[in-house]
Amino acid sequence: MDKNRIIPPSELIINEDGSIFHLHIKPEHLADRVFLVGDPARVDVVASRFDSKEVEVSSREFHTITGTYKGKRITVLSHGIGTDNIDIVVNELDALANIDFETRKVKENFRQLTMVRVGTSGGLQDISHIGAYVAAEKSIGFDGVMYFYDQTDKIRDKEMEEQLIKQLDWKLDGLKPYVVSANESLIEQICQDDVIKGMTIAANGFYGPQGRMLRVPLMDVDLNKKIQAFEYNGRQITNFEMESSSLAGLAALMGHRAMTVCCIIAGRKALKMNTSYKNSLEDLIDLVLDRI
Ligand SMILES: O=P(O)(O)O[C@H]1O[C@H](CO)[C@@H](O)[C@H]1O
Ligand SMILES: O=c1cc[nH]c(=O)[nH]1
Repeated sequence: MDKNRIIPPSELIINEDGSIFHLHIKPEHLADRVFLVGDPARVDVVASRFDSKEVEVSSREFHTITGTYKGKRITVLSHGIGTDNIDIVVNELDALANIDFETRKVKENFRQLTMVRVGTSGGLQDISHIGAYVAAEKSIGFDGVMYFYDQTDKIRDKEMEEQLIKQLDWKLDGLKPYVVSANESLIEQICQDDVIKGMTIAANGFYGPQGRMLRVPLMDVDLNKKIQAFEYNGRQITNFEMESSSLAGLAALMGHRAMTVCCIIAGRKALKMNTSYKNSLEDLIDLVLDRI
């Protein structure tokens, strides 16, 4: 990337008040530690643990609060649902940290962010039962975001991708799963015996793409069975959610540390659902706040 390139206003979009286009926050509002959640209301739950708050901004599904927790400066923000939103959030966070908004050039010194997404998820195995906490050590992207970026070869696990195509007897046209990893040191920092290190599918939808059938029949009705039977290096696919792949992938390309950890609320094997997951999720929030 040419460090002297002046990024045009149609690409690096700065609002009149000096904030970034979608998130509506300014460079000085961003902490090095970023706590990501899907639901805008969850931002208040996380920030209710803060000792102090310095800024709060709401724009569309992106709700941001920066404050301190036990002396650590943390930005908590909601990304909404889906890997396409993650493309917006991670690019805008990186721009806030690493592009000079005056000159529109990439800054000389790289600033690394640590991003942990805390979400909800559907479990696919007995081990990833309702109430379990599962980190996406590996993310299998059923989305297409990473294909638009160069040099993904460096961060993808091509061997596992081949195994997925083979073992899942992949039948879907125009979509090929990709595999990326969360930041290794961050996984070690956040996961103790209370968090399973899993292999997570980031699906590009909640219903059909996660094998849920309401009224419209599915293209491959056996896909979830094959996903549950998949094995790679003695490990199984643990859970479904909807953002971890592009979060891990984009962060890795940019040099940031990122990972996703989820509380299992749907038991896809036991055919059960927990809609009262508030306490379980709040315990996970506390665990991550202490370890981030
Ligand atoms: O609870 P959150 O963080 O939103 O995470 C999960 O829940 C949403 C779907 O209900 C998707 O965003 C999925 O990834
Ligand atoms: O089954 C589930 C539950 C939460 N989030 C998902 O993406 N899937």
